[in-house]
Amino acid sequence: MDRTRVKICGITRPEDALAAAQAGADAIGLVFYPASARAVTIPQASAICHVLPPFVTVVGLMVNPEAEMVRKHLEALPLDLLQFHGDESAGFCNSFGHPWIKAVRVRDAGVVAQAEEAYHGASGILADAYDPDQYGGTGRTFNWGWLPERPSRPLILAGGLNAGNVGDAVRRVRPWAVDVSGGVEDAPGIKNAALIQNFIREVIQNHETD
Ligand SMILES: O=C(O)c1ccccc1NCC(=O)[C@H](O)[C@H](O)COP(=O)(O)O
Repeated sequence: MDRTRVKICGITRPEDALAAAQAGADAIGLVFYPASARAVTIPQASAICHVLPPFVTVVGLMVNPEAEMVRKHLEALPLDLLQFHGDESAGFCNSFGHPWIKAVRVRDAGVVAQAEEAYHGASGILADAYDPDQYGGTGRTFNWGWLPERPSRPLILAGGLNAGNVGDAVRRVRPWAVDVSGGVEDAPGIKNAALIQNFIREVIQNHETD
């Protein structure tokens, strides 16, 4: 059966990873961007991965990293997927021989289509809100009308989603997956299990009523 996948991003604590898995999340995101309030170290990430049950995808998120940093994290951690959330080139993203997705900040109608062209090796394109001062985790939505009606590869919708608007997002955009961080938190990096459950319930209900 077709369904909308869910990624809970910015996990910083093992108990939140477990809560996400128990609520039915398909993926968790670990932020390896030191400037983020949700950044985790390799030992913290390792502790999170250790408690995670099987069949939950672990996504390692980086922003304009040095190649050495990417290699170090791939060696140390069981990362299923890399998420490049900065201004990385396609050549750089492809150079690790590891599956990856590319995040883009959507400021007009052409951005996702251009990224689909430019980032050929990407497993998917994550569409996030544009903010000139922040690469992600803005807590803000953007104009979903700027997204292509028929994306050429899996589209992951992010940016300001929460239990109150994700149902609408699923019905209108019909993305491959939705990604949330601030909308399921009590404070940056501190997830709330009830909010995660509400979010995932809304995704399921709204997909099923299609
Ligand atoms: O979450 C962060 O702090 C962050 C910082 C820099 C780059 C990306 C970051 N998060 C990326 C994500 O995948 C978030 O889930 C996505 O930006 C949506 O965040 P939110 O609007 O808070 O749901």
